[in-house]
Amino acid sequence: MNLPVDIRELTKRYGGVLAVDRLSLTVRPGEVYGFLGPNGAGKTTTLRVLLGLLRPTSGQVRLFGRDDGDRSPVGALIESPAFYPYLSGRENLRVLARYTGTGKDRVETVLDTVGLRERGGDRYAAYSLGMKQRLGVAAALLKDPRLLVLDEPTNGLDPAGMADMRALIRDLGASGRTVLLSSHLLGEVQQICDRVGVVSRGKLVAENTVAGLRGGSVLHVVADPLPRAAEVAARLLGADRVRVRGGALELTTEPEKAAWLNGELVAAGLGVSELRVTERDLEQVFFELTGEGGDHAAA
Ligand SMILES: Nc1ncnc2c1ncn2[C@@H]1O[C@H](COP(=O)(O)OP(=O)(O)OP(=O)(O)O)[C@@H](O)[C@H]1O
Repeated sequence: MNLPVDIRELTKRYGGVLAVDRLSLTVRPGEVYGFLGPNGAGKTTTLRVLLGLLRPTSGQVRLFGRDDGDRSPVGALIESPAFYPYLSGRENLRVLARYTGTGKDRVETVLDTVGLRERGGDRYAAYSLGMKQRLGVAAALLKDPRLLVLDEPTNGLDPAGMADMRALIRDLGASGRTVLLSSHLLGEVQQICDRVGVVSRGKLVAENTVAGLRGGSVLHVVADPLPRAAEVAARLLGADRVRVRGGALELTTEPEKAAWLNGELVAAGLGVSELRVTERDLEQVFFELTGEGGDHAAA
């Protein structure tokens, strides 16, 4: 299988700054892949290397099985694209189409895809930020790329603009195109991505489906005395599965073990006043992986 993206052991230094540290990730055909991490984690640097805009310090990038630097199957929106403010959206795309040798008919197709056909004749300067971003996606789609790379596509958008962009990305994914998008917004990627790679301080710290990342359920236990209950739980489950948070124990384990655990805690002389199964909060997973809180804005 020729993977759209296969990054191996990528390292990028800017002088003394290690921006990307032996990062490996793969994007599979037809999936929407979320490249998630806090600001400064190394996402843009990785995408710039992938697009051939930056030279890596070491490591390898293969696109569709090739490492010869051919970026023809790739369309990207990586920085605010430079459009002419006094031209309409349609005219801007026509300029780009001419410049890239793309047929004029593609302009109408991509305007349609991003939902700007009606407003295609309006001046770019009059567009909302969300429309400007969508025009950027339209520009990236002109060449009908097999892989679309979007760097923080919802950055700065209001909630309605974010929702439009999410719907657009979902549609693009559903139509069979492979999409790689970066974001620091956890809520955003969990809504639209098939798989997620989490990057922290230049390293990929997890790569999984959203459900896999969340990793099942958590048993929430209130028992007295709590430190003793934590000891007993650690003996039963292993210390790495026990956390004390907000006056309760959070135990990473299967829901079926609830009754057994209750029995063991009571048998150890503890007073158990609450025991319930909760879904693991992805926010918390992100925090554990990166040491930083995600942003709730898009959740
Ligand atoms: N041209 C540069 N020169 C020096 N350091 C840089 C340069 N570009 C990025 N960095 C540093 O590299 C690290 C990774 O930056 P990068 O922009 O790739 O992160 P990011 O995850 O995309 O974050 P953001 O979303 O804030 O852009 C940061 O510490 C940043 O300060």
